[in-house]
Amino acid sequence: MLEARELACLRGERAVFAGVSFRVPPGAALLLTGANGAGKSSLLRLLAGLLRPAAGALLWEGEDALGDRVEHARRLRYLSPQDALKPALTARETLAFAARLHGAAGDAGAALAALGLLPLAELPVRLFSTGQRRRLALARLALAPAPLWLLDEPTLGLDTAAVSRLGGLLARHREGGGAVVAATHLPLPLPGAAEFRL
Ligand SMILES: Nc1ncnc2c1ncn2[C@@H]1O[C@H](COP(=O)(O)OP(=O)(O)OP(=O)(O)O)[C@@H](O)[C@H]1O
Repeated sequence: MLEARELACLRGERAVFAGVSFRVPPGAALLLTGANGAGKSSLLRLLAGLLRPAAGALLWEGEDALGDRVEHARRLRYLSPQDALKPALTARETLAFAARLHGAAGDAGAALAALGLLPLAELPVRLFSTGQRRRLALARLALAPAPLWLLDEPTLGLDTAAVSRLGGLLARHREGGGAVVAATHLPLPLPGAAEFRL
């Protein structure tokens, strides 16, 4: 269970938001919506432990989540708006690298298949289209389980088939008790998700 209590965020000494409170139980999904610049990406970075809250608390299972950042990082996967991919690596090498980073064996083939990328497995990422890059960034989610997924605009650039594959991945994650917080301007395949408007 993730709980935000009265979170506030400053960026460049400017208050972006304050008084943000919500709970995300296991298996649940929360959509962060709001105008450009409202602070959706900033809130996700804060939930990921990459940005310090100016006020408030972030709790995991009732305990301070940010006291031990390494432990917090272990329990989550963060998909940033930049895909954070190395151009020289192939898709398969990218996933093998990510699996080692998560300290898990991870099945690169299954993760590639989950996003329909098996035909591109041996291709270097520098040759990927925008949507293919996004699919590969998302395939990392399928490598090893983590209870909390933080997704910044996960469907940006995806075609309808890839959105549907992502829907399957999200559903399996939630069925296993995983939670999702996603920032978006687009409809996401997250049935029953709650919405928090910034
Ligand atoms: N590194 C930074 N330094 C200073 N201000 C920043 C920084 N990053 C973001 N901001 C500011 O923080 C505010 C919130 O930005 P953020 O990217 O969180 O918004 P967003 O809701 O995700 O927007 P969008 O819908 O356009 O993606 C904006 O006013 C932005 O200019």
